Amino acid sequence: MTAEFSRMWPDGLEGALGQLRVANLTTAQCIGITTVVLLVSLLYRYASPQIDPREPPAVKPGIPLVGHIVGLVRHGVDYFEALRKSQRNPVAAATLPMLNGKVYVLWDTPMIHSAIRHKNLTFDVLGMEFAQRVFGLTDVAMAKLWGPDHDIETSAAGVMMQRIKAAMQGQYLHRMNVTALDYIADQLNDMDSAGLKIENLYQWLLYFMTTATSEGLYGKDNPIRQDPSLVDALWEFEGNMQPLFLGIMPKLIARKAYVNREKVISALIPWYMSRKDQAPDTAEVLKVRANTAREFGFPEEEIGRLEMALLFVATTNTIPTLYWFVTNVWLRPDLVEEIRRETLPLVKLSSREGEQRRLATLDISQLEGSAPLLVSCYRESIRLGNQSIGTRRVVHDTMLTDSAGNQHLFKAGVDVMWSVKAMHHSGDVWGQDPLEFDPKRFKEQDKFDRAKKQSYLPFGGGKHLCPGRNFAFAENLGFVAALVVGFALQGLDEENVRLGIATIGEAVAKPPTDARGGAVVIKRRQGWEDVDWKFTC
Ligand code: HEM
Repeated sequence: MTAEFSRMWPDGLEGALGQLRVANLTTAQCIGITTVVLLVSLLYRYASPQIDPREPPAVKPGIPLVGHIVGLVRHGVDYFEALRKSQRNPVAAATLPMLNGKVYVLWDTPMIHSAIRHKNLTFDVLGMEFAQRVFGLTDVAMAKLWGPDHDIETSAAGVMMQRIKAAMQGQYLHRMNVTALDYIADQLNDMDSAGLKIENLYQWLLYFMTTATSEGLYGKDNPIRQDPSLVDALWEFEGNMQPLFLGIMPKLIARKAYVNREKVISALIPWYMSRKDQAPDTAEVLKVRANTAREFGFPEEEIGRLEMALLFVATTNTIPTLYWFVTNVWLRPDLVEEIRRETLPLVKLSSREGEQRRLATLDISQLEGSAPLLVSCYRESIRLGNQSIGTRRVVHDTMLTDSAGNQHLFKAGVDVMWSVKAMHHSGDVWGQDPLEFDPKRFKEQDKFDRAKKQSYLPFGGGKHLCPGRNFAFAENLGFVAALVVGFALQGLDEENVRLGIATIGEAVAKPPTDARGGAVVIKRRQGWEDVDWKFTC
């Protein structure tokens, strides 16, 4: 008899049957119920994972075996924080039993930083699993990604990830920025005196910035620009992909995501097969990934499928972030004025020989140093909107130390998670109104203490620190700076803007469908009607 059973029925089987008989049940019913209870308690005991006393303490779920899974499904990215608050004494980390496995959750900020940087904790393996399930890579393709040694460091996937870092810096980053910003400038320059009537701000930003971002990746022969219905397909896939994480029967359980994914992939496959990635204006990161795949014998016809991942990571967070940035700024007319005063000196106006229109040149590389309020609004929008769950897989048993000096054992093969939302929204760190948008929060460096620095993790860290963050910065800041100086955005109402809750797997929250900015008009500002925009880096 199990300990759980003894606790529930201290007088043993006889006592249990006796109590059930009091409830006027037949002997057969009593035996049936008792058998079920016994089976559940046996399952609970033997299916529960073994936990070493050096591992973080176990937090058992209310519903045996599946309680934490139910909690994650119900509360999404808020579950870990709810669990932390439910603990009588604060703990640095916990082990969450799930079915016959377990997951570690970290709450101690310094220990989260150790986890992010530790060489034994990696994202690569999780990334591979994600790619196979979400983008539908075949077993042959996966075998090529893993390589014969099945060692992540020497695998095609590992080498690819090491190589892309350099491919998104310096001259390569510059080329991506220029190509994407050229597209943004062309669209702004096309605007006539009547302006642009937009029915739904979020939807418009999706189209506009997905095309700009894909232009930065694919260059002028951009498959997304050639078929704008692919933008819809990409975001329909993105918004419905969660069931694909299960990796079973994708056509059946994730029909919408599946159909739209295949639509995007069927445009990318011929693009890569005809080697359009080798054109001089495609992003270096795109070339490096495709060339590494070929070097490791990855099937040519699956490169387009693998590379949907790049399009996905480049857009999924950048564009919702831009929405929060735009709405946070334009809901505050005084702030728009203040940013305009700050940014105006960075725009050089010049006349062109033989041209009636003047040229407004904005050097993006100056924004970081010379537009601190604009940059602060961007970071503050990211702080509020970014609600990711950080994740690593432990590859070798590892000890990590929490801020109180206690050591915890993290066992190989188990996933470690932490809530970035909890850190970004913590009142202990950010003060009394952590959920308020404070435009100057990131400008006032003297108030920016160590706790705030440590608790701001929108781009992850360690060897997986987001390599696309500088590209996203250039696109988002360049667009907003030009909009502030040369254009007016009219009709934005706070009734139409509300922060959503990210689902598991999303880093940046999307606005709920009834709060996507509504209808707005973008017009050239008085005195700026005869201007063409140009971005330099
Ligand atoms: C505001 C926009 C963005 C946000 C908030 C964001 C956020 C993140 C986060 C949280 C991670 C995981 C880091 C970790 O676990 O330590 C990540 C990884 C990554 N991001 Fe971004 N990202 C953004 C834009 C981009 C763009 C524009 C690109 C590409 C053009 C990109 C490419 C990647 C890649 C390739 C990785 C995987 C890195 C690795 O595992 O080594 N991201 N990003």
